[in-house]
This record gives sequence, C-alpha cells and structure tokens, in this order.
Amino acid sequence: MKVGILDSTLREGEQTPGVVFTIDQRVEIAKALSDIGVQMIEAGHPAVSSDIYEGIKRIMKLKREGIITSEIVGHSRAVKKDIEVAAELEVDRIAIFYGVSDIHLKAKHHVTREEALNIIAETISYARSHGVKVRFTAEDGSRTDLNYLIQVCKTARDSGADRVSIADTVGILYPTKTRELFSTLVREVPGLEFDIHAHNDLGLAVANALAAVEGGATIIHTTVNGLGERVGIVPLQVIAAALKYHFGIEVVKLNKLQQLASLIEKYSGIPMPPNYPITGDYAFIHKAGIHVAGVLNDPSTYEFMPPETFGRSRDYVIDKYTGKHALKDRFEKLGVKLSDIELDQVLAKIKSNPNVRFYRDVDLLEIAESVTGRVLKPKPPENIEALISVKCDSNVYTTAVTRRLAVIPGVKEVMEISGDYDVLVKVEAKDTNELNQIIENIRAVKGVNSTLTSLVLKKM
Ligand SMILES: CC(=O)SCCNC(=O)CCNC(=O)[C@H](O)C(C)(C)COP(=O)(O)OP(=O)(O)OC[C@H]1O[C@@H](n2cnc3c(N)ncnc32)[C@H](O)[C@@H]1OP(=O)(O)O
Ligand SMILES: O=C(O)CCC(=O)C(=O)O
Ligand SMILES: [Mg+2]
Repeated sequence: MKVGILDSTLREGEQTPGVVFTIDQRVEIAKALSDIGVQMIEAGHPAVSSDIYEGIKRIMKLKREGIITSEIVGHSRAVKKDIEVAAELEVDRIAIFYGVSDIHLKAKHHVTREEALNIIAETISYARSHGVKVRFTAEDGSRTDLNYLIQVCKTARDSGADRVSIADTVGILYPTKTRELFSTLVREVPGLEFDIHAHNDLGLAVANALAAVEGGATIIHTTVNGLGERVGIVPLQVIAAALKYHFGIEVVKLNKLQQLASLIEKYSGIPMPPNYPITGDYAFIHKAGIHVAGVLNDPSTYEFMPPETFGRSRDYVIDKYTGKHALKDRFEKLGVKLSDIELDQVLAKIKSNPNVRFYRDVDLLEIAESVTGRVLKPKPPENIEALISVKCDSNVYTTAVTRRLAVIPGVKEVMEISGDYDVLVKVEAKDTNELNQIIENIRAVKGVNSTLTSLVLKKM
C-alpha cells in the first residue's frame, strides 16, 4: 500500500476562522512539516494576498537550498492570472480547483457541464505550458454525479494533470461510499493518482481518508490539529497514528507530532481540547481504578499504542474512581510506605469527598499523614524544575521572542510578565546538564538579552 501526506495547514488551515499566520510563521511551519517528513506541503494560494506570496517565495528559497525537501504546492483557481502568480514562484506543483457538482456549476460558476470541462482543460494545459506539475481538484467531488466526475478526471488527465484531488468539500461522505468511489475512479481513469481531501463536518474525515486509501488514494490531505474551514479536515496526528496502527505505515516521524501540534496551537491561537487524540493532554492519562490496575500490569490493556511512540508518556489521575492498586503505586512513587490498612483508610477518605476533581501529591500526603499520624517524607522529585526570567533586547517584539522560547524542548510554559524581566519560562530537565543545555538554548534565541534562573525547591 502506497500512501503519503499532503499537509495543508498553511492553506486550508489558515481558512479556519480567526487564524492568520505571519510570513515568518509560514516559513517555520513549512520547515517543521518538511522535517517531520510530509511528502507535500500546500503552502497557500499566492494570488490571495502578498504575505502568502512572500511566504511561498521564502519557502521556495529553502526548497532550492535543500533545507525543505517536501514537494511545494500552490493553490489556484481555474483562472489564468492565478496560475501565472503561482508559476512565477516556481512551485513544484500547481493545484487548480474547480467546483464540479451541479450545485457549484450553477450557483458559483454559472456554466454548463460541457463549459466546465473546457475551462478545466484550458487552465490545466495553461499551467502545464509553464513547465509545472499539476493536480486538479474536483471541488465538491463527493456531491458530483459519478459519470460526470469520471469525465472530469479524464479531462484533467488528458490535459496534463498527473493527480486529481477528490474533495469531500462539505464532509458528507462515509467510509463504505468513499472506498467505493475511489476504487471506481482508480478503475475507470487509469494513468492518474488520487488525493482525498476529507472535511470533518460529520466527524468522519479520518475514517473516510482510511477508506479512500483502501480504495486506491495515494495522498491524504491533512492539517495539523485538524484546522480548516468550519470544523476542518483530517488531523495529521490522528491519521498518522491510524495509518501506523492499521497498516503499519509510518507516513511521518510520529515522535515529533506533539511538538508540531503545540507549535500550530500557538501560532493558530486555536486551543487543543485536552481530550484530543494523540496530542491532547489526556491522550495517555488514565483514571478509573480498573484501568489503572490493568495498565500497571500491562499498559496495552488500555492503550492502543505506547505513548512513547508519539514522544509522550503515560500517567493517571487520582479521584473517587481510584482503586487500591493505583493508590499503592502512587505512594510508592512518592517514596512513602503505607500498610494495606492505611491505604484502605486513605482510599475511604478519597471516596468520601466525591467532588474533588484531582488529588495532587500534596493532598494525598496530607490525607496519609492524618490517617497514620506520622510525618511522611516524600523522596525529592527526580526532575529538576526551574523558572527562568528572561530580559529581551529593547528593540524586539516580546511576543516574537516568547514564541521562539515556547518551542524549545524542555520548556513547559512561557509567560510575558511585567517588572524587571519581560518573560518567565518554566522548564523541566532530568538533570543539571540538561538544564544547562536548555538555558543555553534560551540564551541563543534572537532577542534574548539576559536570563536569571531560579530552581524550584518545593511545590505545594
Ligand atoms: C473549498 C475551498 O476551500 S477552495 C479554496 C478557497 N480559497 C479561497 O477562497 C482563497 C481566498 N479567497 C480570496 O482571497 C478571494 O476570494 C479571491 C482573491 C480568490 C477572489 O476574490 P474576488 O475576485 O474578490 O471574488 P469573490 O471571492 O467575491 O468571488 C469569487 C469569484 O471567483 C470565482 N471562482 C470561485 N471559484 C473559482 C474557481 N475555482 N475557478 C475560477 N473562478 C472561481 C467565482 O465565480 C467568483 O467570480 P465572480 O467574481 O465572477 O462572481
Ligand atoms: O484543493 C483541494 O484538494 C481541496 C479544496 C478544498 O479545500 C475543498 O474542496 O474543501
Ligand atoms: Mg477544504
């Protein structure tokens, strides 16, 4: 099975309400996408605005220098002037889209089916005459009469497109129908490769993308965190995990997904819900006593894949759903030995306060001390935590520095603050060597003038 990713965070993703990426961010995102291994990056529709144009120009420079290796795709209407703008940027591929359902032909384009075929043929040939690869997008393809869609694909192929994207623009497909649609197109239109562009209006985008691959699609369109028009499209992190689990295919570096998701969360300003698959805070956190007891024996009881695959780690929370195995393990991790009777007593106290959402370690120690009447000394934490105050150069935009700091490995939180320093950075390291490295990385950030490090000694 052959399948790759086209990531459209920079085009479809920026169509999310409220999302705009700066030129610098566009370049940084493209680099991160290339580093993680996506096959194609849809870098924007350059005729839309000058910043998108400039962003693609800078991305293409990095492509020529070999710093970015993914194929760079520019989006374009079936309009010569849009094609010219994309062609002058020398993108690897122009993606020409045109609404081909009867609804789109009538309400948007005001053309007949026949006229649309002519426009598709003419614009694809025009783009090809600039020496660039062309993908044609059958926008609203999933609501298009199948025989006409086949004609559209044949027209695109015969005019020089080597790929056609079948867009489920309003997200109405379901898996069986998607698989059937793609296997029909693959059979009826040889000589073409197909992309699936699946919107998530019914929550089926990932399932439809998998079904499209079974039907013969070879590229899946994604955005990081599932950004896009309305409720967005296939999230890169989820489809990458699903392809690994179901087909054993690693389309991107899975252990880099978390970092990429955080970068896009920050730049897009769209928060990731904690219960988001793969990269949400709770994706590998267990709660119910039966689950935690199972996971302590063998994590695969309640995990479809180990969190380490995705550069993450597992944990569990304590509340009234907790059982004695979880509690015993938690106290052991704290370095506190309790008898079975004492553990039962602590558990009874926890259950008698059903509205507590999370018991922190300090809360548990307090309960244990009240139950046992002993002063309990937990072992010191293995990780070093530090707060680093950062002063910025006077002529820099603090938020730009903050953004750069936030993506440094080991940095857990970044806050802009008032007073003598501009930014407070919370970091975690496994030892002093690692802490020194993080401090060095912070000092190396453009715009950082000086730092002051305070080690966390005790937390309440
Ligand atoms: C499903 C998708 O997400 S497809 C991608 C959608 N992407 C975008 O819309 C990019 C952002 N858009 C824009 O910046 C602007 O809409 C522009 C620059 C593309 C066009 O702006 P304007 O010329 O002001 O037109 P406006 O957006 O109001 O209307 C769209 C026009 O494009 C035409 N059009 C729409 N899609 C296409 C297409 N695929 N090919 C050719 N023409 C098209 C419409 O028929 C309409 O033409 P009209 O002015 O003759 O009625
Ligand atoms: O170009 C594409 O593949 C898809 C266009 C689009 O965003 C859509 O139809 O939803
Ligand atoms: Mg779309």
